Amino acid sequence: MTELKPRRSVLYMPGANERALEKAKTLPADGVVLDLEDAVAPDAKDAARERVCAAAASGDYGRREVAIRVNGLDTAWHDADLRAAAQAGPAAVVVPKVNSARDVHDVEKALARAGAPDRTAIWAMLETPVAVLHAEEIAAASDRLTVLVLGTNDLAKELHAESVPGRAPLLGSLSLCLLAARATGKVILDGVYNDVRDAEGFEAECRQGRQFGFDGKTLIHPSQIEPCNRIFAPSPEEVERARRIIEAFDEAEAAGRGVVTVDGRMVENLHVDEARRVLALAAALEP
Ligand SMILES: CC(C)(COP(=O)(O)OP(=O)(O)OC[C@H]1O[C@@H](n2cnc3c(N)ncnc32)[C@H](O)[C@@H]1OP(=O)(O)O)[C@@H](O)C(=O)NCCC(=O)NCCSC(=O)C[C@H](O)C(=O)O
Ligand SMILES: [Mg+2]
Repeated sequence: MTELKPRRSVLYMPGANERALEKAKTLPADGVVLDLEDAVAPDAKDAARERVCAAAASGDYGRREVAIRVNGLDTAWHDADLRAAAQAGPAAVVVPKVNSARDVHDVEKALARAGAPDRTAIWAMLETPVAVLHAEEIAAASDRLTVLVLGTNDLAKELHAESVPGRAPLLGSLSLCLLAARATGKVILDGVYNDVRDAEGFEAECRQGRQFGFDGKTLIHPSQIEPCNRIFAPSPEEVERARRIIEAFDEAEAAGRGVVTVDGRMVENLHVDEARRVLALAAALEP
């Protein structure tokens, strides 16, 4: 069975917020993104960089995957952020507003120059119209790039799109990014839900993201972690059905048949692959 790294819930926190960095050590998120970009005011960038890199290097986040979001390639802080992140050696450097394969190559070279350990991956944020239109080229640019992250706030802003339940104005972009991720074998995370008090709207958006095929969702508040983990994990019923699909197909194959029905539905090899993926994810989520 393939080993899968769970990335159901990935929580951002402002790098300047010491309390949030500390609290994240106890939260049940699969991953955390210590942010140096939009959530940090220009005057606080240098202090936040120091704090975030110390936190990432501390080893205090247990099983949670720790990533650092650096400032964009065209900003005055980008180079210093990348150098410091390379030394801290987080699981990933999250690069906002990536627009081309060349951007990815530039980050890759800068990380190598700064002596980043091999374990530090690149996560590219897709959050501009240009990025969406070049999503496949970006995703395929480097083996070091392992995860695509949607930046739906920036994308909506650039598109002049309204924020509406169901996200109709963004669906085309979400689909293109998913196609790029699946075509290149990368993980893909959905964007954030801004209304931290709207639990119902948040759950609906998580379900929509899961139905689309996202591996998980980026979050902004601790209250969003539990529902997100639940919705992006296989349910006990899905695990049970996956087991039955594999069993039924094994029996059918042994009897020389390549197709069978489970609960009245046709099951072929491709459904077995999906059942195996469900079991691998469930296994990865076991404590
Ligand atoms: C959204 C918030 C500003 C809300 O803050 P606040 O009202 O202070 O929250 P609470 O009082 O409800 O907080 C309760 C406790 O939880 C801790 N907390 C809150 N948020 C976080 C967090 N993100 N990580 C860890 N801990 C958190 C508080 O410290 C309280 O703890 P305690 O004192 O023990 O009770 C705030 O939630 C926030 O800042 N969220 C993150 C914002 C952020 O990082 N934004 C940037 C990333 S999103 C983005 O950029 C999207 C993308 O680029 C795009 O384009 O879409
Ligand atoms: Mg953004």
